[in-house]
Amino acid sequence: RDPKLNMPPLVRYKFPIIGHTYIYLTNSEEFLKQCKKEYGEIFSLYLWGEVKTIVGKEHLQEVLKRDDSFDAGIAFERLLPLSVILKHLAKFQNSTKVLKEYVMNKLKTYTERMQKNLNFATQKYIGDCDEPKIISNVYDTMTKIICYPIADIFVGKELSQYEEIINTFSDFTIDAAKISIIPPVLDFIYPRLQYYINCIILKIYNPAVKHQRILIKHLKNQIYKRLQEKEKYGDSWKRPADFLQDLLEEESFDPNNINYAEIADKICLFIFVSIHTTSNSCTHVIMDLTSRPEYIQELYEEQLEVRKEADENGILPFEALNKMKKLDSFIRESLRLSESISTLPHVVTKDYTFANGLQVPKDRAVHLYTDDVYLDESLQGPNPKSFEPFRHLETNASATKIGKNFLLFGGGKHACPGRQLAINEVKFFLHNVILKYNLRTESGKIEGPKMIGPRKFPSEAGIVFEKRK
Ligand code: HEM
Repeated sequence: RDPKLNMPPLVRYKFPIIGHTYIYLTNSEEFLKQCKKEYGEIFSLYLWGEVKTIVGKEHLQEVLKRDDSFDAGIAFERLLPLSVILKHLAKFQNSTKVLKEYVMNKLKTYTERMQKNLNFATQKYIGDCDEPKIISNVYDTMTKIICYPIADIFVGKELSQYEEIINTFSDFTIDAAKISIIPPVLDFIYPRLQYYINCIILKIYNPAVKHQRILIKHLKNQIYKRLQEKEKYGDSWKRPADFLQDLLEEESFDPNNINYAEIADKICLFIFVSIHTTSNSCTHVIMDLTSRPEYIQELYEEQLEVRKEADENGILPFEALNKMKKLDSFIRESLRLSESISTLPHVVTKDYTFANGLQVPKDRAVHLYTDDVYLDESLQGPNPKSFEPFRHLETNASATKIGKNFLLFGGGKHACPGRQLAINEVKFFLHNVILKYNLRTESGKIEGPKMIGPRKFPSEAGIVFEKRK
């Protein structure tokens, strides 16, 4: 303990070495509530052999906004050594700028392809359902469906037709993150020992490497083909509109010295940040929707109205997304209540003094106490714990709106730059699903998220899909 700093109080614990780890893993909801009551806005716990600080609603925006003192990337790297998995990425410092410029600013132009891909994949993985069809572990199906539009946007129409490419998009994140499933038990022996061992393991065996190889193989053919066609057809060549083509048109791109591994790693990074997050969120929403059939009729009527804007192929214009107001509010509510109890760790990069005078030292991991935000009446409105799907209609807060009462996409300068893409996908997907199927849970009960420690995961319970008559 640094005697010069006015550190947050360390919550009392009974068992040396284990500290608070066991109770945090088994009853984080009640435990954190009690800690906050007894110790105040910011307190520290002894978890996995290390002191970590939990920051309540009063100060967590400081963590998100003061990026000169808090870094989410370093904290993430300690959980999963992405720099070892994607080792050609050292020079990709401008990934957010690139994403905004190449993808987010062009979302409108991707509207039609996004819907065509989602509708195609929904048909492929869910189908007509003339007879009731039960799908368990919807997350797996959702991941496949979400991959189609994202693969199309990132590597183009032609490559996204390959089953192998779709499998890479759907499996890369799970394979890359496999190592982080190991609980960091070695940290009880020495701080961050687990991280160093994981780095060594990944250098010897990296389960994601097969996906990088698949991408490189296809990228070689595709880039060769594009360069050839461009040369052959000149100005009359129809330029493919996708992220890959934008990369090939960068000033620094040298057709005589192509670094395929680097291009593959850039794509893998975006697969990593986009597929699991979007599929996970979409699964939470569809589980909530299916669990609460009493709201489906109202949402169905809204989507029927929205459908009037579709063209002869059933494709909606970009602007139709703004008309899905009730669906948007439902999504926000579902995502609000599916966030983990505490989340978004950041590492302190230089000693920091919070507005209340408490100080955290450099290198300390701080976690945001999310539940403190989501269960607060002044931030969420009455009955913050209850699922009220249309509560956000009154406040006019869309599902992508970040702020003091919604942390899913982080905040400040580093707030998720891909959130509009993710929510658009969820909305277009659900528009189609609500119009196409009757939905119910197999159990007939509400299937809420599954808790593992302080984290919430979508339920694996079955959903019954049946064609609307
Ligand atoms: C529902 C889906 C998604 C969720 C819940 C999500 C959540 C997050 C969160 C919590 C952060 C960290 C924010 C912070 O540090 O304050 C983040 C960052 C990021 N996300 Fe997302 N995200 C989602 C979808 C996407 C998609 C679809 C993309 C890209 C296509 C994307 C790209 C990124 C990038 C590049 C960053 C790093 C930003 C930076 O460090 O400046 N995300 N996301």
